[in-house]
Amino acid sequence: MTQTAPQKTILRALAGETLPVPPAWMMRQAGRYLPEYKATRAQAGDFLSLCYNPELAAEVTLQPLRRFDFDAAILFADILLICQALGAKLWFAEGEGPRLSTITDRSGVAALRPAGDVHETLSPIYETIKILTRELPAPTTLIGFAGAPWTVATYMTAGRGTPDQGPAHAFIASDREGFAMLIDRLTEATIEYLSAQIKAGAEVIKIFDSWAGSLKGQDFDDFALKPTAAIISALKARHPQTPIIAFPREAGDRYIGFAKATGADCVALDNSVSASWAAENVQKDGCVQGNLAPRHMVEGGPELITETKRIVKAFSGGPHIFNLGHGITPDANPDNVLRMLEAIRG
Ligand SMILES: Cc1c2[nH]c(c1CCC(=O)O)Cc1[nH]c(c(CCC(=O)O)c1C)Cc1[nH]c(c(CCC(=O)O)c1C)Cc1[nH]c(c(C)c1CCC(=O)O)C2
Repeated sequence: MTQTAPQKTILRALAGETLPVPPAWMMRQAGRYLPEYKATRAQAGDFLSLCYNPELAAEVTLQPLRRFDFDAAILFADILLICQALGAKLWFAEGEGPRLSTITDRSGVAALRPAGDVHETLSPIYETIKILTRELPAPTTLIGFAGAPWTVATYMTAGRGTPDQGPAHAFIASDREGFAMLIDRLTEATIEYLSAQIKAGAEVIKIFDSWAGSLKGQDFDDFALKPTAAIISALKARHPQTPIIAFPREAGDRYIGFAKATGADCVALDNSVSASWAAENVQKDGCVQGNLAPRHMVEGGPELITETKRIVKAFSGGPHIFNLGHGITPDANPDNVLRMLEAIRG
């Protein structure tokens, strides 16, 4: 007798099913708010050594699942590894964040390695995924990811994180076509990278466009929407069964129609939009993910419960995956994660 196992909750939501209780996971669920993460990171030496060590990267991916009954695990890696794979220098200044060699004109773009070469650097990431496909609990969905070309380009052009993505905007203003060459190279490389993640065992893909909100009008179309659509259409051609979540953070009104325009199966929402607005304007096109403010994981209190329940209720009429509106911060209290899950499911 053959009996097919009931499909995993996240895959059901991504297929458009409205579930009585939304599946849940958290951005940055493996991270510095967990003492066991800090211990493993210390064992690895530094953050990048942790990302490129398949055994330890798999270990930190699994750590939050030992504490919390999340429906998904997200591969432990970083969106900036692809810059290194394309030949840029990357390091993390302790306590300050990422630093990179900078690209400010088209000669810098021309010096990058071909997109097809990225596997040479990124193969340990595929190894992490292979370990996780063996070690994850059966009901848990494994999410692979990459940065969207725009967000990755903002770091490559500035050499670091910036509040306003000024150097990327300056590149666009001085040589729009040259900047488009950088976006194209990143688009091709990201397709290769994500396709290899799926082949290794990633069941869902998420595309992080953390700085999409700083693009307006035609720039949003050209540098956020179109590259994401190109990545999704190439992945769908190669891996039609793999659902894709797009996260154009702080896109505001541009969340409307984003799923349709890009082919994404789900749009992840940051906490600057209200759940009731998003239910009406975004969820009408399909699954949404989000969008509790990460500060509740620090502050806790009765507001954590009321806000969690308000979001669950607002999205209860359609497919929804519960998540934070952005990553959990290092000062968060793990007890609040448990209280959030109870509020979602209780
Ligand atoms: C912009 C961005 C980056 N990385 C990422 C984004 C997009 C999402 C977002 O907007 O937050 C994505 C990312 N980074 C990390 C993951 C792993 C999976 C997860 O648990 O979500 C994912 C999905 C690990 C990480 N990436 C980083 C850490 C902290 C590193 C440490 O241990 O010190 C982790 C756990 C470092 C990182 N990596 C990056 C920055 C700016 C920083 C420094 C800021 C910070 O320290 O939080 C680039």
